[in-house]
Amino acid sequence: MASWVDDASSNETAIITCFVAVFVVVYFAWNENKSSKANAKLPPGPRGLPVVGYLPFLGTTDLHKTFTELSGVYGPIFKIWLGNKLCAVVSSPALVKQVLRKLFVSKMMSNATLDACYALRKQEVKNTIRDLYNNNKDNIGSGNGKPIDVGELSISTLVRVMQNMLWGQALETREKEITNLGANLAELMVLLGTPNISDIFPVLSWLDMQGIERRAEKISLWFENIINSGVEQYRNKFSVVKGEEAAAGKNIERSRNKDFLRLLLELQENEDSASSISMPCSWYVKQLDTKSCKITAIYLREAASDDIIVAGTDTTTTMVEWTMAELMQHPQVMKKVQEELAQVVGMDSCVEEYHLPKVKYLDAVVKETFRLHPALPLLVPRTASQNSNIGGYTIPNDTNLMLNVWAIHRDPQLWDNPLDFRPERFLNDDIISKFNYSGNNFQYLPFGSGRRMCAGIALAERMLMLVLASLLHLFEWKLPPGTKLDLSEKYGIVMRKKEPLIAIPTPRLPNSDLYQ
Ligand code: HEM
Repeated sequence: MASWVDDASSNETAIITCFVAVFVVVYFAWNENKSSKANAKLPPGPRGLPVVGYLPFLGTTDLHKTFTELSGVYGPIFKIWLGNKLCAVVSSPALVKQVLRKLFVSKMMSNATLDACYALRKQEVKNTIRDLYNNNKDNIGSGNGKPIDVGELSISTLVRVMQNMLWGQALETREKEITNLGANLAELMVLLGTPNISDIFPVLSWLDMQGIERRAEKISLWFENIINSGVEQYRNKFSVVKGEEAAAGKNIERSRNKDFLRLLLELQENEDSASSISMPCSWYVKQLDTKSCKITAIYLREAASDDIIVAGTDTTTTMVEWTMAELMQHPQVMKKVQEELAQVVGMDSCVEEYHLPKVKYLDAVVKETFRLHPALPLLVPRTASQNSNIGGYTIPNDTNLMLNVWAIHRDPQLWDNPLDFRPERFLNDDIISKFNYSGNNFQYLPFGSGRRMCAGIALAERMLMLVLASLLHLFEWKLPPGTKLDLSEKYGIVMRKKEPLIAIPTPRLPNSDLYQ
């Protein structure tokens, strides 16, 4: 009997010892995981229990309310441990914007996504080529083609490309708004480039003396309005189209004409699958859904908001215009570009995106144009978030910082003959790896650098190269008789050519079918 009691108590002790041992191992493993993350500066948040973290305190319902209470204590971004999974909860529009911007870059600018909407880009470039050809076809051979404004041509192409890619099918029935889009964008750019007295004297900002904020607000509301109704239309259309495609047995994944909104809706649908948005993002998404925010509308506002369209079209247009102008100023370079295109694409084909990685000389021409004419000469102004010391001087908190990339790109200590247009400087293999668009080399920053760097580089590169290669492969370009090229600049957030580039295109390829 005694031995049975002894056995039982020693069994009990063994079980307790085992349990404690397992607990200690798990606790230390959990702590290890936590402390490796703790080295990074994590957001603040409530303490949880070992192993289970904050899970026991969350309850099963009204998670959004618990989170709202926690954000009252810990601020607009806080962390909680759910088991050993670290989660961050974001509840301020500015931070949500940051998260979604990251999502925009990682998901919408991925090669797979950009491949999926190639057909939409290609279609719009084809339409431009057709219009250009048809406008000039009566003059072919006469040497008296019609002059066109290269900037206007590229902005109308790029606005359509961007719209089509972002939310084209949502706006199919809204022709009038689409026509107004170009005019509203142009006005917005003028407003953004106008020096604003309110920025210089914030105390006067409530007066909005120049009316800039009122006008900008009106245009933003207009954008928001079409976008919101577009989303609703689209949601309905999306389910119908999907149903039809499924009935017709189409492989939806392979379709190459999906606009971004469609891809976003699919992403949202697949949220729980392997291909879904990574944990932190789907977490925010779930929170937003719980709060009955329309996540698609938020996504869309982010992905297709006026700032993305403005950021994407005006910059790319400006670069098409500058590159064409430099090429017309340097006919030998233009000739080499066209020879390269003839070799890579062939005189009986149109340019396709898969040709672009092979046109190295055109790539060097574009890089050299970026160097001499960076689209945003002062990048996006930064504000110092704390007192700092830069170059031995004190820069007080809240100072506006302007980074003069234009000057760096023309600095004679950094570049040989910096004012010469010499694409060859970007052809050397060492140089190619040294100067890319990643923002890691502070000598060359056409897309900026750091947290605020361009969110659309991957798309920008594809669109710019496709438009330029198509215009240059399909047409010869010359100035109207008696005119001179002027390369002076007009300062603005985006720095355009002062005088529009007016040029005459003449079809270059023998097969007229390629222009239709
Ligand atoms: C040739 C075309 C383009 C050029 C040269 C360009 C250049 C730039 C530059 C210099 C900045 C500021 C970066 C900084 O201050 O560090 C910027 C910001 C931005 N770009 Fe682009 N960009 C182009 C096309 C695009 C496209 C196609 C999109 C979107 C589809 C886009 C979206 C943005 C956005 C959203 C920002 C603001 C990022 C932020 O403030 O967080 N850009 N771009």
